[in-house]
Amino acid sequence: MTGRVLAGPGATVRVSSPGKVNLFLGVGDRREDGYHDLVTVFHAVDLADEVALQPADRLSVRTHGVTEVVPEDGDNLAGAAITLLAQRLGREPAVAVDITKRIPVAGGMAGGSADAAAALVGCAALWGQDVPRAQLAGWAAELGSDVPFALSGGTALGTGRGERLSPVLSRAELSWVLAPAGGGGLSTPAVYTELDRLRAAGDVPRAGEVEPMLAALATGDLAGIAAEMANDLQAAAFSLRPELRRTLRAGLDAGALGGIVSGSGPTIALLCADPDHAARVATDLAGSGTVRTVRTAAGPAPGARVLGGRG
Ligand SMILES: C[C@](O)(CO)[C@H](O)COP(=O)(O)OP(=O)(O)OC[C@H]1O[C@@H](n2ccc(N)nc2=O)[C@H](O)[C@@H]1O
Ligand SMILES: Nc1ncnc2c1ncn2[C@@H]1O[C@H](COP(=O)(O)OP(=O)(O)OP(=O)(O)O)[C@@H](O)[C@H]1O
Repeated sequence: MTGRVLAGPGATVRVSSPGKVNLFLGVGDRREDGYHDLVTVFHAVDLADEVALQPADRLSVRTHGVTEVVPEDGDNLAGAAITLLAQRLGREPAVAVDITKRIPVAGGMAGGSADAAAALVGCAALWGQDVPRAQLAGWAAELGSDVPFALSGGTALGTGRGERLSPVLSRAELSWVLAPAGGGGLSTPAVYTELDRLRAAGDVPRAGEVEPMLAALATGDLAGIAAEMANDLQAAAFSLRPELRRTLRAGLDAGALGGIVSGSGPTIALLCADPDHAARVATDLAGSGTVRTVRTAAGPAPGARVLGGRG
């Protein structure tokens, strides 16, 4: 159940919600409904957005912290989440939302999904509603394939279009260097479409079985995790954004244990041995001239959760 928060007039509920890296992303063929069946290992990282919610006369959503244009109000995924929750609970979506964005926009790290999950959890708390987690996860899946995972966080196996989750036993603490590539974001549907095009045009290698990755996570075998990282969308992201190859190469040359395009890209995620190693790889990569910004992060991180700051 979500916690019951008795929010008085003017109260603010703050929620932290994580970005993700897909440690493994196997993509099936396009389905009749346009989606692709996935076998993916989601991994939440502590690069998180912070979403503040307050009672108001009407729904409004503002974002800050990024230079990219992000939709406002009901067109923002957080606004869509509040509209859906209000409908299901028979309430007015009268909430003012303020999002501090840290997760790169359209970067393949599910930033919009994180904000949607935060809005669900935060609004339920603001309205003092005990919504069972399973109910919230069902509504999350209506908002987007990545939203249920943003609710759960941690490390999880995703199937279906990514919305069906099962727990993964993981003993690994992972240190990351994340390099959101310059040149703007990539559209998720465009990357899936590019993969379909590449597959129709020729033989594109597919990610193998997920079991070796699950085994490496279970034992906390960092070298095994690095070796088993795979992403079927990577070829499509490279095709749309060829310079990503150089960034990935520069990260590996800087000493990362392994590297991968995160989800639909264009963020490059580089696995490192520990936080100190990540800091050294980040410094080297920043000096390589192949990226605009570099960040470090750690995982697994918890899913969307109320921070309790109110008043
Ligand atoms: C690339 C990933 O981030 C990997 O976790 C996700 O698959 C994307 O999830 P998302 O952004 O939540 O995607 P959705 O909002 O559900 O879908 C957006 C579009 O992405 C494509 N899409 C998404 C998920 C999926 N399993 N197959 C797809 O083909 C479809 O064109 C869909 O219309
Ligand atoms: N709260 C939000 N934060 C960021 N983008 C949003 C938000 N709401 C709507 N959007 C729109 O959704 C698009 C994709 O944003 P998002 O940052 O979620 O991409 P992504 O991380 O690549 O997604 P995914 O990894 O789930 O495919 C943006 O370009 C923007 O137009």
